[in-house]
Amino acid sequence: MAEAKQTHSSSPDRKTLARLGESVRSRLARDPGIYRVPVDAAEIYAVGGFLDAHECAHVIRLIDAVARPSELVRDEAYKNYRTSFSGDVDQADPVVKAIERRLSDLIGIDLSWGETVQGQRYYPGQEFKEHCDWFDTRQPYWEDELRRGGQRSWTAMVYLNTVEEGGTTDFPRIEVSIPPQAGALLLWNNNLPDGTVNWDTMHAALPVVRGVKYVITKWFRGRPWG
Ligand SMILES: O=C(O)CCC(=O)C(=O)O
Ligand SMILES: [Fe+2]
Repeated sequence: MAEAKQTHSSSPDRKTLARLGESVRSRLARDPGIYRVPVDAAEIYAVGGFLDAHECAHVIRLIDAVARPSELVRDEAYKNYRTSFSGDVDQADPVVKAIERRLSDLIGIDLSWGETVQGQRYYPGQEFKEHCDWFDTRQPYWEDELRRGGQRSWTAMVYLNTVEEGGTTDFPRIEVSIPPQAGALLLWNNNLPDGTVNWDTMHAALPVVRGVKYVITKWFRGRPWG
């Protein structure tokens, strides 16, 4: 992911992404239960207690049932980038469905714009190195992604447990470090207000030192996904 500015012309969903940024931003601003991480360069929000203890325990069991070594199939060069185990959790599960519904109501984006909910498990030493969730439109994979929903707009991630040590989600460019807290939702806009990609959303899951870390993630697109 060598850095070179992506141009406006390479962001075909720019206008939609800008609109989506604005609609979610104003919706979240009206909700007193939502905390905006105090940085200007990126829009990052946190919501404590988004899931209760039962939901967390249940989804952890679903992840254990499907977790396999993560593959970053898109790019061989990034093979050791993501050493966690991951998998798509059972999408028909009623608890998963209820969580997705709650998320969609919170941010006001239709669920059909979101990718399948993915679960991840990190054991000590496992990590996901620095990356941005938005797609690099210069890469070969982009042609497929363009057809199936286009650029990623918002990332929603829920920590399912509190990790004994390590496993923070760090945004190094803006010096933000989020410690996993059971049931907390972390949300961020992968784009700038003008709808172009935001490099300052670069983030990493630091290695777990003690304990295990479980998260679920749902990535929303600029258009209906699939
Ligand atoms: O596990 C984390 O803290 C971050 C995960 C992440 O960045 C991702 O799945 O895209
Ligand atoms: Fe990520």
